[in-house]
Amino acid sequence: MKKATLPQNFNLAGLLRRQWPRLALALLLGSGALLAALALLAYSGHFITATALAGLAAAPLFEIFRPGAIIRFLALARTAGRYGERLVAHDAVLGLMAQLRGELYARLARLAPEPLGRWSDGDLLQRIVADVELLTQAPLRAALPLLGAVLVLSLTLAFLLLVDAHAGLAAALCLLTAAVAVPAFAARRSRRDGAALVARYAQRREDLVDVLRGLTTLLLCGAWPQRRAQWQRQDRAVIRAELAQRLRESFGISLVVLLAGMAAWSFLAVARPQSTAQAPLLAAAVLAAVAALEALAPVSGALLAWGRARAAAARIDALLQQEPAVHFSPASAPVSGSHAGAVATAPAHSATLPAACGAVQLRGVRYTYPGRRSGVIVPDLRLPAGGRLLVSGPSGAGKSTLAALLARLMDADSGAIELDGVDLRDYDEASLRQRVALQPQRPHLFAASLAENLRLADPGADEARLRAVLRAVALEEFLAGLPQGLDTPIGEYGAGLSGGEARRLALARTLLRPAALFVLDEPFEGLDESTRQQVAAGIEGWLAGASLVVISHQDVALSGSVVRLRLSAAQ
Ligand SMILES: Nc1ncnc2c1ncn2[C@@H]1O[C@H](COP(=O)(O)OP(=O)(O)OP(=O)(O)O)[C@@H](O)[C@H]1O
Repeated sequence: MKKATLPQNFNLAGLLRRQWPRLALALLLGSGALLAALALLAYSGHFITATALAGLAAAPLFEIFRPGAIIRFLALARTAGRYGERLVAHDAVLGLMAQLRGELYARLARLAPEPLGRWSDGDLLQRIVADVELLTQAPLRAALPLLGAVLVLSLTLAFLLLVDAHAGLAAALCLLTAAVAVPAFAARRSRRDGAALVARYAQRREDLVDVLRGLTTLLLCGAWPQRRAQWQRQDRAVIRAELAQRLRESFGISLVVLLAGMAAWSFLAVARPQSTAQAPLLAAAVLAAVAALEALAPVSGALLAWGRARAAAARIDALLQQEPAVHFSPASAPVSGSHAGAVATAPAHSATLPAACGAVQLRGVRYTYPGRRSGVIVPDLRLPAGGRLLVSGPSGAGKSTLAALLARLMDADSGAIELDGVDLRDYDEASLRQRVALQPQRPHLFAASLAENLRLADPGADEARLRAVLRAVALEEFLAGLPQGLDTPIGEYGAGLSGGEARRLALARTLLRPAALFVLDEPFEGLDESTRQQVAAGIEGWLAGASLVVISHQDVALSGSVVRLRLSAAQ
């Protein structure tokens, strides 16, 4: 089994390390742009002051070409650096996003159907889309601005102290307050506020998906006005929280602007130039203090972004901490089988096992859902290869649970289920999926054409095979009435089809699986008597030789020796 590459507890530092070469380059380019901006302003101040002094002294010769070239170079370097930084940083972030999402999908696939089913669609969507976005943008929105600010501040302070130690100290006091005290205020709240805002986003999306799914129900129940009002209240709360964060960020930026101005003034006030010749250097220092603003202003926002990214990371981590309901064996078990043509790529079977595929044995099987007191108990039974098992019982007796156990969507708490003499737990996933086909009680249809939905089960099926399987489930006439035939698009959940048609289309898809054991949960639900008999005969003809488990509330006439299993209410 391929080892998941995403660490169980990934952290932001770990995340940054993944893209470090590109992030380091982005930092280099971004810092270069900041330093060029700083040098541009400082050097311009130096140049203008020197020109003024030369004018006052009526100096006959004054070099303007070199300073002009330096100023042009700094202006270009600043633009190019900023452009390069954006390009490289966005590339790193998008790469990170693709990498993280890919790994996330791989991990999530292991969590279906449980425990993933316990999470709402809206919540999952928020974690996979928005939280991943918040998290992967942390390098761009938080790490790079913070590192750039540290670099620029250090160089500015060193320059100011070199020009004039006393004045440099006075300016440093203001700049350090701008760089440390103001962001510290933001940081103190960033974690708590970030977590609260991310939780609000999640709740809003969860409710949105829920409302969209249940809109018709809300309208029919007359509950839409209350739900809409609740939704609007929630939206307003999110906007208020966002506004509060923005205001704090703006307040932080205003303070930084004020403090940078104070740094410049205090430098000017304290500086004691030895001679007029020092004036250009002093002008450069004063403007450098002002220019440091460009690097310091984004610090508060970066810390808030860091807080949101941490909260998003914790939410993604909580999802990844979930344990899959089933761990598959990494190696293929020795499986027997020669069920004619049913398992196209069946591994060579052991001579000690029965010749045909699809024999099932249940021994002492019991399953209790987490949080439930009573469990499902399945009587022991043996179904020979190619046999028929008809499962019935009152609602809630555990029929669908048995179907899920047979397809190993979860493991029994006790007892064993064997397929062709091998415990289900000893099959690797591919082998098991190849041998057992399950039609769940509520099958999913995708927003795609009929053919695309069918070919999910058998990508190589040609049109004749698709038509044949639709004939087996009594959908031939329905197909003949569609101008676009197999290319007819259907909506999600089978929108555009009747309940019975959608169910039969999903059934046809299940029948296309090249399996040895077919477990069909309520395949006849919603069908009239004559269609039911037609579909039952179609299934039997299609699956000749394969083992068949049919869960049905209605009595169905199945040919051959039929094992009947009646489950009693969960205990
Ligand atoms: N995901 C779940 N989490 C917790 N309990 C569950 C879950 N799924 C089913 N149950 C419970 O397990 C019991 C058996 O459910 P199951 O769906 O297997 O019954 P069933 O016989 O198929 O019912 P029906 O004929 O109504 O479809 C029920 O009491 C049900 O409430």
